[in-house]
Order: sequence, then C-alpha cells, then structure tokens
Amino acid sequence: MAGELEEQRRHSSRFWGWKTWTVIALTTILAVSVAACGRQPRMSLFGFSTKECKCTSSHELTGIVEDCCCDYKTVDTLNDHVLHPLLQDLVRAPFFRYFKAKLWCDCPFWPDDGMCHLRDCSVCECPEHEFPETFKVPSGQLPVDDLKCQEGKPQAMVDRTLDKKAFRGWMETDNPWTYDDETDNSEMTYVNLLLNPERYTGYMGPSARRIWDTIYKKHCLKDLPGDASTERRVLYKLISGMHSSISVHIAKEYLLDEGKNLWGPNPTLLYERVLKHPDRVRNLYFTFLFVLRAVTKAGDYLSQAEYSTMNSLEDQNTLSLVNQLVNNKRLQSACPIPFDEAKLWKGENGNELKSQIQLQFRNISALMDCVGCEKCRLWGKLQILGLGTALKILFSVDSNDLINQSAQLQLQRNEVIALINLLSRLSESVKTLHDLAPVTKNAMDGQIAASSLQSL
Ligand SMILES: Cc1cc2nc3c(=O)[nH]c(=O)nc-3n(C[C@H](O)[C@H](O)[C@H](O)COP(=O)(O)OP(=O)(O)OC[C@H]3O[C@@H](n4cnc5c(N)ncnc54)[C@H](O)[C@@H]3O)c2cc1C
Repeated sequence: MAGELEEQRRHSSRFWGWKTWTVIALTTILAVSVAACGRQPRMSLFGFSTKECKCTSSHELTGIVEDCCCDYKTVDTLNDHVLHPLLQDLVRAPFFRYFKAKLWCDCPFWPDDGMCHLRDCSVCECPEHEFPETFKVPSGQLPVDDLKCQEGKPQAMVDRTLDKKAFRGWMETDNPWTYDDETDNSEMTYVNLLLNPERYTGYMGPSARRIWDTIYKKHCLKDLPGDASTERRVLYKLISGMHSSISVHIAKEYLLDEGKNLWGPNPTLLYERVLKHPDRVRNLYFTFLFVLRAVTKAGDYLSQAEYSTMNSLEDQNTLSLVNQLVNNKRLQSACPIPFDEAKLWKGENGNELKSQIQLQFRNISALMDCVGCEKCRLWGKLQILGLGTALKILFSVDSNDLINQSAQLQLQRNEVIALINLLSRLSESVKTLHDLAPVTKNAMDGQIAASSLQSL
C-alpha cells in the first residue's frame, strides 16, 4: 500500500515539475486556444443558461457551463478546494480501488480487429493466494506477460495484482444503459486501479480511430442537425467530455522516452487534442457536472451503502469520505443542482427517445469490448459504466420523490466504484486544464517583461 501511494505521489510530482519547462510552449498553445474560444457558437439547450462562454484576459472560460446550473469559476474553485482532494482520497480507499471487468476482448461488431479474437490473452494468472476464492478466474490462460494482445506494447498491459481484501454486500442488478452482464462469473477479473493508472499506452492508429469513429458517426453523435433533440446533444457531450478527459490523461502522463522509461507531460498533445478545441473543454466541464449531479442525487443511497472490505478502520474512513462528498455544505450552497435532469424526456415522444438513446448508449458500451488495448479497455469500460450509472441514477429516480430513493434505485458495487472513479478522472482533468491558466499568465507576463527590456 505504501509503495502504491509512493508511486502515485511520484506520478503527481513528475507532473507538477513540468510546469516550468513547458511554460513557453503553453503560452502559445493557450493563446491560440483562447482566441478560438470566442468564435465558437454557443448552444443553449434548456434556455436557462443566459451567460455566454467568454474568454477573459487570464484565459479562463467564464459564465455558466452550458446546460448546467453552475459557472466555470465556481466549478474550478469547488474542484480545487473540495472535490479534487476528497476524490483523490476516495479512489485510493480499498473499496474504490478494485474494479471488476471482463477484460478479454469479445467484439460483437467486427471479427478481426487487432488481437481481439485472442480472448485468452486478456486474462491473467494471478497468484492464487492473492485474492478471495470467489474471484478466481479459470485456469489455462496465456501468461500475464504475453504481449500478443497488446500489439507488442508492454505499457498497454494491465497489472492484475490484488491484495487479500474481500468484498461483500451489494445487489446484482441490471443497468438498462449498459451492455455488460455485470453478474459475477468466471469471465470477470478484479483489477487494482492504483496499479493501472490511466495514461499513455501507445494505442492509436486504425484500431483506436475505428472505435471513436463508430461512436461518433454510426451512433449519430457527430454533426447533429440544428434541430437535434436536447437529449441527443447531451449524449454527444457526455461522450465528448469523456473523450477529452481520456486525452488529458494521455497528455499528462506520456511516455517521453521509451528506452529510458521516462514519463511526463506532453503539452503539444494536450493542445492538439483538447485545448485547441474549446468545445471539447466545455464538454469536459459539462460531463463533470452531469456526473457530479448523479453522485449528489444518489447521496442518501451512497451515504447508507456498505463499504466493507473487512478492514473496519479503512471502511469507516471510506464512509466518512463519501459523506463529506455527498453532504458537502460548500458544494450544496455554491452549486446545489449541477445539472437539471428534470428538463429531459419531456417532449411528446419522450419515452421512445429514451429507449433509442438507451440503445445507442448500450451499443457504445458494447464497443468497449472492441478496444484493442487492455488498459484502455479497462478504463473505457470503467468510464462508460460510470456514465451508465450516472444516467441510471438521473433517469430512474424521481427528483420530486427523493425520500423513496432507496426503493427506486438499486446500484451494484461495481457501478458505484465506476461512478466515483469516473468523477475522480473528470475532476483531475478539469484541474489539469484549470491549472494551466495561471502558468500561462505567468509565462506571458515574463515574455512581456523580457520584450520590454529588449526594446529599452
Ligand atoms: C475507449 C478508449 C479508451 C482509450 N484509452 C486510452 C488510454 O488510456 N491511453 C492511451 O494512450 N490511449 C487510449 N485510447 C486511444 C486514444 O483515445 C486515441 O485514440 C489515440 O491516442 C489516437 O489519437 P488521435 O490523435 O488519433 O485522436 P483520437 O483521440 O483517437 O480522436 C479521434 C477523432 O475524434 C475526434 N475527437 C477527438 N477528441 C474529441 C472530443 N473530446 N470530442 C469530440 N470529438 C473528438 C476528432 O475528430 C479526432 O480526430 C483509448 C481509445 C478508446 C477508444
């Protein structure tokens, strides 16, 4: 445990060390990005978001986050002071760091993409003593260091080491928004997320492109017509926001020198994939608030749930952190309803539209089995399940009847783990982007001072 935390700390200090040497590059990057921001058309879905997205001289987005009920500045402040620190602690808790997933690929859409037909590649042989009897996978798999499934890239492989903690409690219930059958079976494996940080894996090219293209084009998410329904736009923004977050994490922890195993930030990539596209930044904030709303809406449920890992001290701490998150006075007063889901599905064909979008989201969830890199598949599945859980919470609980929440809502342990980890991923991405603004400002001030000196 201490080793894991130390490793986490090293990752994070490596990141903060980069600010100085990337400052000039980021100045240029953000200046262009921010200049582009003002040109983006702003679309209001519900009509209650009155302020425009503007860019100030300090390069920050201002105004209300589109279709949400909270402004950018408040989101950044709450995230910096409340949400990010709490979530960092929560995802390190034993309960939240183990995620159950079917990791071998079994793509239902195309047969011969990458290594996905080699289903055994993705299942490991963990030492028997490391995890409880009930979580054992069938024997006879390929060795854990087999690279066939990873297109030869060791950094793409999932480390499946577990400790001896056991789990109990929680219901096995279906989620209408997701594709996976989440019931425990021999195909499922448990993964310690702290040993498998979301970062650059080398997964790219036609295989990765095919997944994103299928999501955006086949599932009608991109190039939505002007009269596309609010709900379709919400779905697009959720996927785009998650995509932005994945890109931020890739850029934040990039393999700079494979020979030296040197990891660090890649500002050019951050710019090209996210900062250059203000809509992607906005969609990240939107997704963050959407998921935050789901977590706070399920607050009663989450604060009464069982977080047992057979370690009472750790488990009490986990429950206390969950309570600090869902009953946070500062959050409740500054941003009481981060997203207002009550406005959705109100049209004449609301129920039909809901079924259609549910099916689309299930197909996107199924596509995660086609991701040709194990770690990306792990984080893709986790984040899609997290989004599916947020959708389930927001659209299966009557906002006017929160008293009967427990009767209306049944969550699986794995759904809650995915939900909190997704919120943490998004929070980290928002913080990463927000932190670049002051860095850039300092660099610009430095440049201005330097050029004034030169002109003397
Ligand atoms: C589910 C999933 C998880 C992944 N996880 C990882 C990982 O953990 N580590 C890793 O190294 N790689 C991961 N990848 C691969 C990674 O996302 C990229 O596909 C890869 O790095 C190649 O990037 P690219 O420059 O081709 O653009 P991509 O990120 O592949 O984008 C493809 C196209 O989608 C559009 N697009 C890009 N971003 C957005 C956005 N935010 N909103 C709307 N449209 C957008 C653009 O038109 C772009 O050209 C993952 C891929 C998938 C499908």
